[in-house]
Amino acid sequence: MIKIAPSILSADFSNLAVEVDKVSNAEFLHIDVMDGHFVPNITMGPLVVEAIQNKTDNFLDVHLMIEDPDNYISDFADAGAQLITVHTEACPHLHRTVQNIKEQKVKAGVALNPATPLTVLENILPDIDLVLLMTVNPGFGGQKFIDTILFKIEKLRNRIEEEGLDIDIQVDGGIKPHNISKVVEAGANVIVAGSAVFGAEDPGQAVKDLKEACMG
Ligand SMILES: O=C(CO)[C@H](O)[C@H](O)COP(=O)(O)O
Ligand SMILES: [Fe+2]
Repeated sequence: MIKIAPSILSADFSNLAVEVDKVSNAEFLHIDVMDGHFVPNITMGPLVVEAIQNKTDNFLDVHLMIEDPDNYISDFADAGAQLITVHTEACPHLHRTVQNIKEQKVKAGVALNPATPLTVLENILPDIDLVLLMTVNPGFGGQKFIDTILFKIEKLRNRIEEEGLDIDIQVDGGIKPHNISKVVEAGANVIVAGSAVFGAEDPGQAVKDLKEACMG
């Protein structure tokens, strides 16, 4: 089953409770945390997760684009995160970081920037619940989808199947109704969409449109 993860990065921050309610027909809610170091932008922290966690029944998916994520994992888990995804590029001790996430009894995800090869997953794949393949360089919403990542998605899906693992492949960045079927066909099953959802006049309808467009 394909799961849609609207990213609140493109929502109206002055009206967040109303905005998240509009996408209750999606499965996930994607929260982009940026620190101005790992990526050039600064967004939100655990306080925002805590503020919205009782305003939605969507699965709370926290994408940490920060340096030293270990320092904040328990804060995000306590705030209500159900999945915490860290960037491999920010984690010199990735195995330890994944164990830290799991100790908090939340799902563990690992994100890869577009230029990061799948080989970094070699010794961590069986320990994680989700791989996030970035389809833009992280830092901003509304960027253009990098379509050379399609082959990377396909390669990872084959590898997961070959090893008989149960791991979600999430894609993030530039996903719209016109390209969602390509990422789904390549093997992604959790689809982040920010501007395509919250940039639309009716975000709930935009979620429906994305689901319909998955069929190709
Ligand atoms: O992690 C992100 C950026 O770093 C965002 O989740 C992503 O860009 C979503 O926005 P859009 O769908 O508008 O590209
Ligand atoms: Fe994201």
